[in-house]
Amino acid sequence: MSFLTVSNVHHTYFSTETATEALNDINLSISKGEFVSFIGPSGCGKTTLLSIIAGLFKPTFGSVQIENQEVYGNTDLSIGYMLQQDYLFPWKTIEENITLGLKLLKGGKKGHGNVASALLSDVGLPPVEKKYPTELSGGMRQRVALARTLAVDPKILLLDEPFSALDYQSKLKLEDLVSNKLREYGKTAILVTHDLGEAIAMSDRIFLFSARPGRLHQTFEVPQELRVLTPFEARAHSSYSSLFQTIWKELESLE
Ligand SMILES: Nc1ncnc2c1ncn2[C@@H]1O[C@H](COP(=O)(O)OP(=O)(O)OP(=O)(O)O)[C@@H](O)[C@H]1O
Repeated sequence: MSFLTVSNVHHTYFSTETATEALNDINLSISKGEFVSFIGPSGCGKTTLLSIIAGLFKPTFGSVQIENQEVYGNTDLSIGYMLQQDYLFPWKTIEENITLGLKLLKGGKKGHGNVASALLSDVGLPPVEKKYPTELSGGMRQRVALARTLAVDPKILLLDEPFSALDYQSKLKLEDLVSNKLREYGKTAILVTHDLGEAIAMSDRIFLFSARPGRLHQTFEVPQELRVLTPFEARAHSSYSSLFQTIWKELESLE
């Protein structure tokens, strides 16, 4: 059964002088617990589609539903978003940053501090809850951003290039952590990335979009033998290189 359904989505950005058609008739569905990636040439509308799925704005035409509920204008759906930048509030402690969403949702009850400590250890961080974001490295801050996202128990996680600003080693570690946590929590996730290797290593399925206006060009299933591995292990598997070559050829033909 479909958990998330994107139906006939078109989107055009209008300004006083121009109309930019970003998306053309996108139809796709994602099952509960699935991890999928959106890839495609630069400017093909990946972030636009992710923003529409997040309910940040209404598409020019079409709809997005999660568990049969329209996403746009729905305040009951909790959707987690992780971006390239962590957007932690620099004037708040790590604990306050992690529990902010929780307080907004559930009120200022006591005990949120315990949630923050548990989540910090869950994402592999030492007890840094009383520190401020500027005292942490980029990799640690992205772990805090993950903890903050998981704290509100979102129905779906939308990941817009969350590893692209990190050094290579931190990126590989974070990929493993995010993949592991999302499996453990049984979360559905969509990753937008320019890194084809990352998409293959982390996903169950990959949606390849054509150049602007983005259309769904092809969908690739990641073979089961890769899905049972961590992203780091998957990169060393022979099926990884053959899928990489197949998708790369398609991607090149679209540029
Ligand atoms: N607010 C906006 N107003 C006008 N045009 C926009 C706006 N946001 C995006 N666009 C245009 O819509 C198209 C799709 O943009 P989008 O950022 O969704 O693509 P993308 O695939 O995520 O790009 P990239 O891979 O470079 O990050 C691009 O041509 C972009 O310039």
